[in-house]
Amino acid sequence: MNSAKAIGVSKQFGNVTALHHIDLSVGRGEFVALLGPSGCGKTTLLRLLAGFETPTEGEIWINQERVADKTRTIPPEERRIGMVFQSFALWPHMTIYENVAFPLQYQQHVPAEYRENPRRRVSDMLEMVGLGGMENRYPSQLSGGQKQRVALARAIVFNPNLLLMDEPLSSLDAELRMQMRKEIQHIHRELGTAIIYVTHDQSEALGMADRIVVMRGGQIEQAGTPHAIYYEPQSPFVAKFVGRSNFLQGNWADARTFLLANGERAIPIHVSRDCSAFHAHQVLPVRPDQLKLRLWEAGSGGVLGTVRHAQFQGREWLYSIRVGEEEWEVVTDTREPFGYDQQVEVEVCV
Ligand SMILES: Nc1ncnc2c1ncn2[C@@H]1O[C@H](COP(=O)(O)OP(=O)(O)OP(=O)(O)O)[C@@H](O)[C@H]1O
Repeated sequence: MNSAKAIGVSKQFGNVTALHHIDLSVGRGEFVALLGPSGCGKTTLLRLLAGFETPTEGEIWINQERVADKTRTIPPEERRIGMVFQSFALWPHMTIYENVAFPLQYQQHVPAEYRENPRRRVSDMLEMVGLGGMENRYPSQLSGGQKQRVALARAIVFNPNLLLMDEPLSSLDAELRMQMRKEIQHIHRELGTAIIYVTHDQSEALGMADRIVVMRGGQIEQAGTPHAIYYEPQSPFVAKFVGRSNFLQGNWADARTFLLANGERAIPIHVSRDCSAFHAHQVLPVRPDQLKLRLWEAGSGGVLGTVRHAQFQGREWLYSIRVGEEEWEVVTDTREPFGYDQQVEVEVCV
């Protein structure tokens, strides 16, 4: 069963193609992050799912019902979806209670018990987001984090099947963002509501989502679990955009063997995953945590590197290692740090 589905969806604004033939299916209770650089079409896709825009081509389905194609669009309040925006979008003249209770009046699919006893429902939702007892305050009397919690409570108060979130944490400071991530994960676990979460922050997507959809130029570049997106990028764009990547230079001998160019020698590296997207580029993408360092021993036959920079990061060290003409980034939790100019053997574990 799907909570939301886009089938062959395109969106044109004048001569700008914001989305080009998008196919996306979001399962029940699934947490999907739409990740991509500015202008790639994330918000446009969310607005189409919400019902604020009409597709130029294709169909949108929400909860097994076709809610939009190029000829007609069912309005947002009939789609049983909750929404949270970056700007909170609370009504300043209404109390917190009135803000949260509002969807119980205008949404079409509200369980009768919530309509009949809105006080109880609003109070439960405010408890859930850690704002119990704040019903009578006004938005201006709350901090940024508290306002976003109110926006969350308002989005879930009528028990939507799908929650759409557009950069909900980007106007909060770093500490609050971390706290709110936990809050959103908690709500997702408690309610089992499917979430589509727009962000350009890779750590939010990697940390919270069941599945990440990486977008670029109005198209889906790759979709997969956070682990697959991080360790099995299918294009140089994904390898660069999500996390950091070293691109090792060499030649592909066959589908699983990369010959690393190392001075006069070529060192074979056996690769356990599909890297066909990188064959034409003659590179091997390697995450900084997929490189291991040990002290260099003459005659080892391994890859020789020289430490150029070392930064202590708390639990781990971040190194820049010069290998031939290249500089590789390495993250390691070694307890005995390597010094500047020290010679090390670099092991590639992919
Ligand atoms: N109403 C509109 N009229 C004209 N062009 C638009 C409109 N809305 C979006 N666009 C264009 O469509 C493209 C996709 O925009 P969209 O806002 O979906 O990107 P985004 O990935 O959400 O970016 P950001 O992360 O900066 O919010 C951009 O080129 C944008 O300029």
